Amino acid sequence: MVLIFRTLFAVKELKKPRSYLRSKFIDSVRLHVKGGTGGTGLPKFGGLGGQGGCVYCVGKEDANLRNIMGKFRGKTITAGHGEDSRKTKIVGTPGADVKLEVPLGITVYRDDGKVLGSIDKEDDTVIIARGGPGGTPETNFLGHFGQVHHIRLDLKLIADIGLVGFPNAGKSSLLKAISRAKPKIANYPFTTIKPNKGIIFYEDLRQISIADLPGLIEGAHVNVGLGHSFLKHVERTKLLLFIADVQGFQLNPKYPIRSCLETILLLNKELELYDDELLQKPAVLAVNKMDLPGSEEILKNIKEAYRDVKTILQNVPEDLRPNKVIAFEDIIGISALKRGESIAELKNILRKRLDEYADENDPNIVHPSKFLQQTRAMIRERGSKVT
Ligand SMILES: Nc1nc2c(ncn2[C@@H]2O[C@H](COP(=O)(O)OP(=O)(O)OP(=O)(O)O)[C@@H](O)[C@H]2O)c(=O)[nH]1
Repeated sequence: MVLIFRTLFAVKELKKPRSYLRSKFIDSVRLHVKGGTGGTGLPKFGGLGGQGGCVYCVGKEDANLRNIMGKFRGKTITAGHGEDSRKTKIVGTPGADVKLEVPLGITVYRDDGKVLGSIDKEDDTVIIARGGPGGTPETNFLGHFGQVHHIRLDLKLIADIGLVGFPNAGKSSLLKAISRAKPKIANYPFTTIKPNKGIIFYEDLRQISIADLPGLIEGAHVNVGLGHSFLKHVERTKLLLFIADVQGFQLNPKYPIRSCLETILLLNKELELYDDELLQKPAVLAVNKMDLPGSEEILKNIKEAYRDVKTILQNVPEDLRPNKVIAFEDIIGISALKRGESIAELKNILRKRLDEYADENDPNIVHPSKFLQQTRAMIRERGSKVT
């Protein structure tokens, strides 16, 4: 009893880390699904019961796991039951199927670990609970129950970290500096047209995968440039590493020159316009080309600006303004070309942030805020006497 009160009051004192305040990016959802029961046959007329409906997943580019979770959490998804055979309808109508629209890149697991299938393309289908057969002479005209499963939908990640930045920001150079990948590097935009993947190796043999995603530009959300082909990969990484050229960016002379801060806000806006759920992922900002003159001052100003997000929004033109400014976990200056200390520091930061992400998503770790809620609920339910 004393212990509970101590815990309750002690936990209240704890300051929540910022990451607990951010609603989490969801890459796994557990569901309870049930196929429909088959209808009963009619022995007198040899009538057949209708087959129970199935629950199945179908791939849709614009679906997301957050919606599925919001709709079905704590519920059983049940397909329709097959119709019984009647004198006026000898063959019962099959039960209605339930279709679950899931994002691309999903693997469906059963609770015993069996893989039921994966969804990689639009309209790929996986049956997750089959309906029971209707009653026939072989089954004594009795309909069968449908399958009942707990299933897990896991979003396959293409890499732990997704590297996002405008063309020429130095994504390929950073990938080369940080991992053993050998991407093509050139001083013109769109050298990279498909994701390059690398592995970051640590001394204690830990490995983290990182994907360099092709040059995002203004308008990518409406399919300008490489558009969706790039953005859809962003969804399948745990952490976003933003990279911006300290000197800013200009796509070509017809486009305005964007300062470094403006390019960061534009990247922010592009992701938001495509899918604002992406802004909920942990994000780190690397300001590149710090070997160039005047960089320290620019970096200092960017860090300053991110200390007061409201001021950023007031001071930038409306067309660059995102609704929600990404709260970067870290902002670090690097030189992908000169490498050195900054790359080692970035490697450590990335590892730390991914470890935090893993802890947050580990169901076996009860966070202080959750523990408090659970204990309160327990006391409400059982009274303060703990047996
Ligand atoms: N001075 C300096 N130049 C750099 C640095 N990192 C990259 N660069 C140069 O910037 C140019 C673009 O580098 P990339 O690594 O190809 O850039 P990217 O973002 O992969 O470009 P895309 O393939 O167009 O998306 C190259 O000329 C690099 O040598 C840096 O830290 N300092």
